[in-house]
Amino acid sequence: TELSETLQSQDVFDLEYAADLNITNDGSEVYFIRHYMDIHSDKKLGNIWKVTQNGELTPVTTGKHQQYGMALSPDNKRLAYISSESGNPQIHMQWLETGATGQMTNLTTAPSRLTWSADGKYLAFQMFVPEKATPPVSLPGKPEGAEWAEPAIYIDDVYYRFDGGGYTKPGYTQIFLLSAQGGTPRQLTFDEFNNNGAMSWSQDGKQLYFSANRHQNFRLEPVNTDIYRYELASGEISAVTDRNGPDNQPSVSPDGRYLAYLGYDDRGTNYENTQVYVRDLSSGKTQSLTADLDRSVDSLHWDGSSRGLYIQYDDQGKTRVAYQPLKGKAKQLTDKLGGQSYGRPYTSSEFDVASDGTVTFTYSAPDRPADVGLHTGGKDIQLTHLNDDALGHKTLAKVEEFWFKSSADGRDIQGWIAYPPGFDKDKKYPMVLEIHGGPVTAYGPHFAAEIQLYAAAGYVVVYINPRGSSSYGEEFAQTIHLNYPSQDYDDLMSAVDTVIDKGFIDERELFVTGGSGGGVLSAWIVGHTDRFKAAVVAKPVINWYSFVLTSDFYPYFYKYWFAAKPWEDLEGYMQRSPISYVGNVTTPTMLLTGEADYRTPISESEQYYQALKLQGVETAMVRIPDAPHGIYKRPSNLMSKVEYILWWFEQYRDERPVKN
Ligand SMILES: CC(=O)N[C@@H](C)C(=O)N[C@@H](C)C(=O)O
Repeated sequence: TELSETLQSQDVFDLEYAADLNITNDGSEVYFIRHYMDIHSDKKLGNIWKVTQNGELTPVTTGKHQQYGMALSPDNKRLAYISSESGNPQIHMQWLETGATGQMTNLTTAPSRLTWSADGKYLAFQMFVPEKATPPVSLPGKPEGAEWAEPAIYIDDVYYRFDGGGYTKPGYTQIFLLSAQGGTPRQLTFDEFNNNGAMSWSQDGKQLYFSANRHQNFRLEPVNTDIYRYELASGEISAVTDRNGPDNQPSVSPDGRYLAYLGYDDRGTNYENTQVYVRDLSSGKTQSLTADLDRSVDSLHWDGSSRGLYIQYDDQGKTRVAYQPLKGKAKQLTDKLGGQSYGRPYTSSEFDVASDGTVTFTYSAPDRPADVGLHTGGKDIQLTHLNDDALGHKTLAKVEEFWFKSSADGRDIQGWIAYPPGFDKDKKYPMVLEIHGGPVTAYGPHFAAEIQLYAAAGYVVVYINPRGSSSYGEEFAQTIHLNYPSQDYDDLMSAVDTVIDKGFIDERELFVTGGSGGGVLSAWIVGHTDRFKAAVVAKPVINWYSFVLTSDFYPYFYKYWFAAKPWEDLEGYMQRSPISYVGNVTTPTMLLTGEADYRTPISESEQYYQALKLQGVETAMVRIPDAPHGIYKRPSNLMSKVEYILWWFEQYRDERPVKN
């Protein structure tokens, strides 16, 4: 990469970030995957590294591979992980005292969720078991050696393609058991359900708890997972929870008395707070520990004494870890988590806890992707500086929080401004409004290559969490239930007005972009105002009717985002669809979507492109071959996205910026 003062799009190949954090019982060392971008394969790869409390870094594995799914054994002497170094994903093990490494399996499909038994003798894992596909029709008359077209594909499952995974094959995910000494894995489950949720062993190793959706109608009840108990001796499976709503992430306490898990009662809305439940395994008595916390808990880890849990949740764009005792009030530990969503500034992070309460977490800063952090003795310490070599000599955008009132109803809304390097408040700058998707997700003060690159190109970048975002509680997220888009539009316009009022924006130079739900809102914006000079609508939903009938997760979308099926409420669907307002659009608007996006299929973008053409509005369409919804996942696709967006905006600038 060419040396430069500001971030350039090709610098995304130099980014690294930490994931899969595993802390040793005594808190002295953290094993993690050090992800890097391989410029030849244009893919994210990663090896295992170790960092000590003093920040000393050593490699544990090496090679041009993607290693992931790491699990440190309970005695901390072995590290199990998944790697494709032999050609396809297999379970590997490293004996940490000697450095000896071995491939433990020869599986035919990819393993996942490696879970140690408490005595370290077994690993439970999951794997997809394909079923034989027998097409109902086979063509007669094909002569020996003839080269006919590929056979027709017959589909009859509800879920026939998944974004990022492609077209599905028939079969189910099953649970397996592998001796920690290696050998042949034993299949534990065989039924026609996807036994694919998190797992946790009972302390005596006689039972394995797992979450799954094992309801007969599971395909059309997509969030109704429960916790199940598998008896190793008999193979019997029994339900531990049984309510309408998700129950996930079972975790048996170190003393074996309790089962903690996450879940909520499904009330059919777009959002409910996910709570932490603890069940006394002998009495069956279950209580929520976080009924009063108006936030969604994303993950949990037991305290070594079984007296409470460390919990992670998003709060006002940041991610916190708190200690929640079984009785009493939670204690806040740190709010510095984040940094794993390096394309756009979504909250995205993880943590782990040692027996002595030392917490490791992905350390977030607006100018760096995730590092390894430690919370100990009441302090946060940044243990790694994975990107100082690539970014340390660059001037990056400073990111500043601001709050403002929405013109819709005076509601307080949070946002951030990313200032271009060398910013001078006495000058006037063009503005990019960048809008997040979800819609129930949250942006925050986290590193984002896209935001940084727009700022490096000279734009003041504004991003906010409009109503409907997560991390502000249930009421805020539910304001858009059956009501999206709506006043979130006013929130966005009020953000633009607030930043203009600060005096450093050239009001004639306003640009807007956003992806997915942010694509919905940017298309909504150009249908409702002409104040923006140009727009890029990325991977949008343009027509809710067609989206619900083409998106991969359609049994969820029609049920939780609408009051009825499309044909039962045509008016409601169309009233909320950006396509209905295309007749108002005058803003030059480019579409940008991955051709393999099965979440918001490219047919949504095509509709808008063709409609804009019919309207005579300046438009263009950028199609990213093979890219799924997560366009940023291949570094060159992230580069294409940013370069095309900047190029489109530059066509409409009065004063073209000088490229450095
Ligand atoms: C739930 C979901 O997949 N929503 C998409 C329409 C979406 O908005 N995704 C966001 C998170 C994105 O930025 O891709």
